[in-house]
Amino acid sequence: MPAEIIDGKAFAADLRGKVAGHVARLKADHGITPGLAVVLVGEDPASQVYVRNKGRQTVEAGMASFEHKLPADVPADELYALIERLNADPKVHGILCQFPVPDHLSESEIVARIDPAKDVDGLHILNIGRLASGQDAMAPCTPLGCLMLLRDHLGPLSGMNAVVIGRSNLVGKPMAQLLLGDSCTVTIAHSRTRDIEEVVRRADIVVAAVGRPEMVTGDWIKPGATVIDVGINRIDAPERGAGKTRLVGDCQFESCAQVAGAITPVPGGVGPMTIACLLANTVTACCRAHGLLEPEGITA
Ligand SMILES: Nc1nc(=O)c2c([nH]1)NC[C@@H]1CN(c3ccc(C(=O)N[C@@H](CCC(=O)O)C(=O)O)cc3)C=[N+]21
Repeated sequence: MPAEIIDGKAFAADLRGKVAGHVARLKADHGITPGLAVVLVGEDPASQVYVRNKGRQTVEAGMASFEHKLPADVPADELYALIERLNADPKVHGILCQFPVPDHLSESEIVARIDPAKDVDGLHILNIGRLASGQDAMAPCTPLGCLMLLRDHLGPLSGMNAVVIGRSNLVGKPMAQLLLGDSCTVTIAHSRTRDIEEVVRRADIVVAAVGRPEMVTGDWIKPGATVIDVGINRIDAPERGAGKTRLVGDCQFESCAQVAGAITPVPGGVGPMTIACLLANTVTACCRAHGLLEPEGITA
């Protein structure tokens, strides 16, 4: 039996609709418009596309979008001064600095300067610590999106064996914390894990976030397992014509879908959830900033 396809694109559209509903209520009842500031340093074409999509979806949800584009050689001090201004700006409830940044800048130094209350990426040390200790945190958008898809598909996750492949600060580690928070038995596998196929074969839930195209094949998957593919890898596709490329995940879709109970596609799986969760986190940050009750159904 081939796997059910988990439609992240549709789920994300639904989530954005809920976010828009909360935004409309914040405006009508309190005269507040949630605002998201996105900072882009340099002109990486992929980043430009993401930032444009974020801006468009922010506006479509009824929120204010503030885009700040800085030249690739901007001095660190100028970037930090901008972050200071955004931290102090009451119209800005969420701040995101698009990564990667040019080599002369440090991602951890940048994140450290963002007000943790406005850190909608959930990357500030304070939010990482809150997440790890089970307190109200801003959870990073991609793992949060994966958790929502898993809960929607499986119901309560308590007691399930979850294997996260990849140990990045952006996805692997916070994903493991969120799954632990839902009472899964969590294993983090990575490039040094021995017998990784055997480890993954024990999983009821597989989250692949390594950034290696089609690394996970169907023979790694326990029959009926739920597979969440976080990878977005652009590879050459000569079969589509000279110089053409296509997107693939960290899982080999065809073979995994033969064995899994359910699987997310790439594109159209986790990617759209990331942006929808960014909007959701911005509404959450806005409610917290104004001492309002946090909206139900859009947070972890
Ligand atoms: N500070 C920071 N926070 C981020 O969250 C962040 C970042 N930097 N840098 C880059 C990565 C990447 N990222 C994606 C968001 C949406 C899709 C997405 O919507 N993808 C679609 C379309 C993919 C396509 O066609 O290119 C899909 O998978 O269906 C992908 C990737 C957020 N990132």
